[in-house]
Amino acid sequence: MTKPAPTRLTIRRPDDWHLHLRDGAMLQGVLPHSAAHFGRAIIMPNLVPPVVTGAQAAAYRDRIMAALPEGSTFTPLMTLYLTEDTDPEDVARAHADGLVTAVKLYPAGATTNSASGVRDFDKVRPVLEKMAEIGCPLCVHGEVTDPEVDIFDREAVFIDKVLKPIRKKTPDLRVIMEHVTTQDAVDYVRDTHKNLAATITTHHLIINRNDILVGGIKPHFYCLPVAKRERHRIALVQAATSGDKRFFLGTDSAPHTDANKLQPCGCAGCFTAPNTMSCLAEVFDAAKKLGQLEAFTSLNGPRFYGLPVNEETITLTKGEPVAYPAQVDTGDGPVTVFDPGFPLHWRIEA
Ligand SMILES: NC(=O)N[C@@H](CC(=O)O)C(=O)O
Ligand SMILES: [Zn+2]
Ligand SMILES: [Zn+2]
Repeated sequence: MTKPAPTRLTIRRPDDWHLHLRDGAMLQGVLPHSAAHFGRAIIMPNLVPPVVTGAQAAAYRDRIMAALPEGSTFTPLMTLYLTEDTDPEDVARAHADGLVTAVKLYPAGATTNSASGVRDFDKVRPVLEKMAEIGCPLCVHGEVTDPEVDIFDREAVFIDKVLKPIRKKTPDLRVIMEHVTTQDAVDYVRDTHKNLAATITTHHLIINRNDILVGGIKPHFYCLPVAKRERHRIALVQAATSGDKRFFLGTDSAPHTDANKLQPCGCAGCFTAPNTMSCLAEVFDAAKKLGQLEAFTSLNGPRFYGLPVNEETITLTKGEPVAYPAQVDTGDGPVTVFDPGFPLHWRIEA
């Protein structure tokens, strides 16, 4: 006799290990959606201008705390945006003070607001060495920007051309490959036994490149790294649902106003904060791996970052399709919520 499928699941409160909250009116509009479900989040520093110094991170953290809904216990974990001018001592101080949890590496030009990122990776060697010494992890947007490299190959080429050399020169540096999208990245993480982990987004578990392009272009599915072939999506689902401690959730929820998404040169990013946990439960349920959801969303991340797991829990229940807003209104304009293309039956109890 087969056991009836579960319709109720209690897990430790999840964390989001890769989140864009932006600033100002956008921050105000989107933050409550992450704070409703998540205990902590790694806050991406790609503001304009970027969060480069400890002082800027402290000021940004204050703005986030001020925008939190009453009574929320959400904790932003701050990051610094690595530039060729970053001062290793400033990073060390901010990390020692507990102000900064990680440093983010953007190859210059790879993604939204990455113009101040790194061109010459040798220039950041002293910072990376200092980080290895003090145990401050590096989060990486893993795509090369070389115009000769096809956009669908940019992650795989980054692993060979940039990541492997960095990890060889600084083996003690703890690295998180952010938002992996390929079988290549999954294999690279699996073949490595120390100091390397990867975040996987909600949307990359759900969409492939056909979803972006077949039957008309879908700007709300356009994000970076761009979604790949179906075989890569399947590899991501296998990694996420495997229980392997090196893979954990980083939603990369990246709000842009519809005005900025829906134009001839639209912005990259999917806004998944409001329905991420329902989407993930659906994906894990379909894979018959609900039992691994907690590891992916709530256990593996803190373990890699060396932080305690959350003591609070959340309960998900399965029933009639969940209603979620098609758009979230912000003072900057409406932001469309990620539509997975199927009904979501798992709701998060209040
Ligand atoms: N993922 C995206 O498509 N966009 C992110 C940047 C990033 O995470 O690369 C953004 O800030 O909009
Ligand atoms: Zn990125
Ligand atoms: Zn991101």
